[in-house]
Amino acid sequence: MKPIVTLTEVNKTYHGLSAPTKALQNCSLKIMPSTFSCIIGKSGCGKSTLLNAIGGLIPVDSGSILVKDHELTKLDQRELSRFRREHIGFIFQFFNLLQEQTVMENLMLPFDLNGERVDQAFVNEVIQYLDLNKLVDKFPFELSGGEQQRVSIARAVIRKPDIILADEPTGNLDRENTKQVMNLLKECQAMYSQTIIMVTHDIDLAKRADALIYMEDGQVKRYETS
Ligand SMILES: Nc1ncnc2c1ncn2[C@@H]1O[C@H](COP(=O)(O)OP(=O)(O)OP(=O)(O)O)[C@@H](O)[C@H]1O
Repeated sequence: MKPIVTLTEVNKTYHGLSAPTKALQNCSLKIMPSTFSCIIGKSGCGKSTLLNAIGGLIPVDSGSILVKDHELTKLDQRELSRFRREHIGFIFQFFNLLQEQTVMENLMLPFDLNGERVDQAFVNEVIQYLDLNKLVDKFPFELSGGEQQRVSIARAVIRKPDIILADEPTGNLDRENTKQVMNLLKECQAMYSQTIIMVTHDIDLAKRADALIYMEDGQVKRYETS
């Protein structure tokens, strides 16, 4: 079987206001389809940068990023946004919900943009699973941090993208909700063969994944499968 994600010698330096920061340094990685991988490592080691590079959200300086036969470094902005729409579901640390739209409108937005058919039964199942029934008519600013996070998780999974990229998706959640989210992601992997790539600081959660990606100084230092 071919990997769904292959990074080869990827470099990324941020040129901020102070000194440049090398966030990825000759970073190479392979991820197989339909697997659940967790990226772990110290704060600032490049985890979010790696995730954003795989999702085609940030340009890199050199190297190759092959995702589902798309060489992301060769795509222009329009092609990248199409690639993201068609293949990727993002769950961010900061929820990126549209504040002037209700929870249900936020959930339906990706379908509206793509003109896709809605699998209403699955949408209802996810709403049930994440305990969002009472929240669907509310606006994001009326919700707690944990509730907004659950909505953003629902929004990412209901389109059944090939790859779900999750950056600390349970960082704002209590133990019970964390368990629910992990179970849902695992169910998506099992039922819809989705590939899940998740950044977490929680080593106990990471141990539930199929593969552990240890990052240090912008590189994958160790890769373990369970
Ligand atoms: N937009 C940016 N401009 C300048 N420097 C940045 C930018 N984004 C990240 N960095 C720097 O790049 C390095 C890697 O950042 P990144 O967010 O990928 O780390 P991380 O491992 O996800 O950290 P954390 O666990 O704290 O979220 C850090 O030193 C960070 O300060």
